[in-house]
Amino acid sequence: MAAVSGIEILSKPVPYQFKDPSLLDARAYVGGQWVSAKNSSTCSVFDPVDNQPVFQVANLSREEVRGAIDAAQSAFQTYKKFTARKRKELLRKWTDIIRANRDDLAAICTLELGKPIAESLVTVDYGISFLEWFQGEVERLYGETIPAAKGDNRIFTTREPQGVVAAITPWNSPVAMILRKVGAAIAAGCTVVLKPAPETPMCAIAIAKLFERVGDGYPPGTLNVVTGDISGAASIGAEMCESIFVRHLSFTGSTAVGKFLNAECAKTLKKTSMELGGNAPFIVFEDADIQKAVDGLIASKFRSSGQTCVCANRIFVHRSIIENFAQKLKASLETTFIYGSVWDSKVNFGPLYSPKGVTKVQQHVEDAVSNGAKLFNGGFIKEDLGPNFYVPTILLDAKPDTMKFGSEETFGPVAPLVPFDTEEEVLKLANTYQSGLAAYFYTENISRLWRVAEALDTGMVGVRVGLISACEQPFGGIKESGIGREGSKFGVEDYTNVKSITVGL
Ligand SMILES: NC(=O)c1ccc[n+]([C@@H]2O[C@H](COP(=O)([O-])OP(=O)(O)OC[C@H]3O[C@@H](n4cnc5c(N)ncnc54)[C@H](O)[C@@H]3O)[C@@H](O)[C@H]2O)c1
Ligand SMILES: O=CCCC(=O)O
Repeated sequence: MAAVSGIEILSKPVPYQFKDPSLLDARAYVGGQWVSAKNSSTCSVFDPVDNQPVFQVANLSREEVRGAIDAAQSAFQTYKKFTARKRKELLRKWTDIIRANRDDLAAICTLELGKPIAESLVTVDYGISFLEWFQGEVERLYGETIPAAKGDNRIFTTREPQGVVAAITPWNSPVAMILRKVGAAIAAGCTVVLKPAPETPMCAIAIAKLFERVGDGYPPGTLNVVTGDISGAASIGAEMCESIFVRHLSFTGSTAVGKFLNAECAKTLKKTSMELGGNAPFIVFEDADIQKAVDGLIASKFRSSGQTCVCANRIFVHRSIIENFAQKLKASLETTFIYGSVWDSKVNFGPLYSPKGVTKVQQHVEDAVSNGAKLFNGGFIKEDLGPNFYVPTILLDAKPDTMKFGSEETFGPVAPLVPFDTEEEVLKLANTYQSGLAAYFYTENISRLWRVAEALDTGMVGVRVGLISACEQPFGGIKESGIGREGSKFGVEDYTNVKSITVGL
């Protein structure tokens, strides 16, 4: 039975008093009902601080996912008729309810992702900012009038919601990635079946609980959350890709899975949105303000312990300043981060999400060192804080062409510094790989600023900033980093079809 603290429904005590323990629910949300798996199967959620199981959620079968899609399709028949004003009002209610439960939602994020509580609050607020932005966009889904070549015709366009959206999200940002996607789809008038990452289903469930509290406004089945274990992802995905009711698959995750799902969706010709992996170059030119660049790199590289798709991964520093840059970076790292319990509000650096994340980081560091890079600081796990607590690390003499980090995201707090000599050389290096999500650079030269911003082959560029993410900014990649844009005005448009209506006079 749930206790006031929420502790009794978790498998171990946590140092946080939930204001509303009912947000911790083990069931999935289908057709407006809270459901367990029919065969009672469950799967564990692990605390990244100690790798211990902390909660169980329903492990749904493919047939149960089909039921959720049917519920979303049925809800769509009603919801698609709602006016934009009504959708906006409902969205506002949902936003207000989430805001009122911000602390508990952040605590759940800390519990299942190991994010320090202060960082979890920032990510919840970031998620809420999308819902606020979409409230404004709902009523701006304008159509156009088009001059017809045939004099007695008139042509108009309208934007219509696409239908059922299947949303698949990753573990690394379990509130914001969901609200950025699901909020936009619902704003546009679509209904949603959400499959959160098996590592972090608890935030998704809590978000659905808060959605339910909007009351009768939303038809049952407008938002569905289907949970399952890691091995069940493929069958949930197969149902989503093959269903003729799902008209749009919106995926955030790795490039490999995104490519696979995109190919599967081609069979029923669904629209897809693909927010995939990055391998961001971060360039510091010889004319940069070095301390500013160091601060920007810390923000970009070490946010979420290096576990975001837009984290800098390949750090190019002009040879003439690289030594100075490395010293300043090391000194700043020593004073920027406060380590300790993730429940302490002063702490601002947390563990990696799982042993799998640690293994990848260790492999990248070992590979770089065995191929000639030098460990300048870090390179170890802070065992007193837990098995996944990999400390901020700097590598010198790194070479992207021969070391793993060059072609794969490290997804951890490792900064490999690569020296370069000319602008032409560094642009070639930055644009070499197939990823094209974000890039960053620092210069004080105005013509170089425009030249390099235009030459970088990515969907997003940060110039003299290390943090680019914002609800109003079109977020997305090119090449193998994705298709489509989230957030901004494009984020909502993405879930609509343009219909043209030709009227004869
Ligand atoms: N571009 C962006 O906006 C963005 C944002 C966050 C994360 N990412 C990327 O996500 C990756 C990290 O997340 P991850 O490790 O969870 O990625 P992942 O691709 O392994 O998993 C993402 C989601 O896909 C699901 N999944 C896996 N195989 C599936 C299948 N066959 N069918 C259906 N669903 C399946 C997972 O269960 C999870 O929910 C990184 O590459 C990161 O760069 C991109
Ligand atoms: O990793 C995911 C993206 C986080 C962000 O929106 O900055």
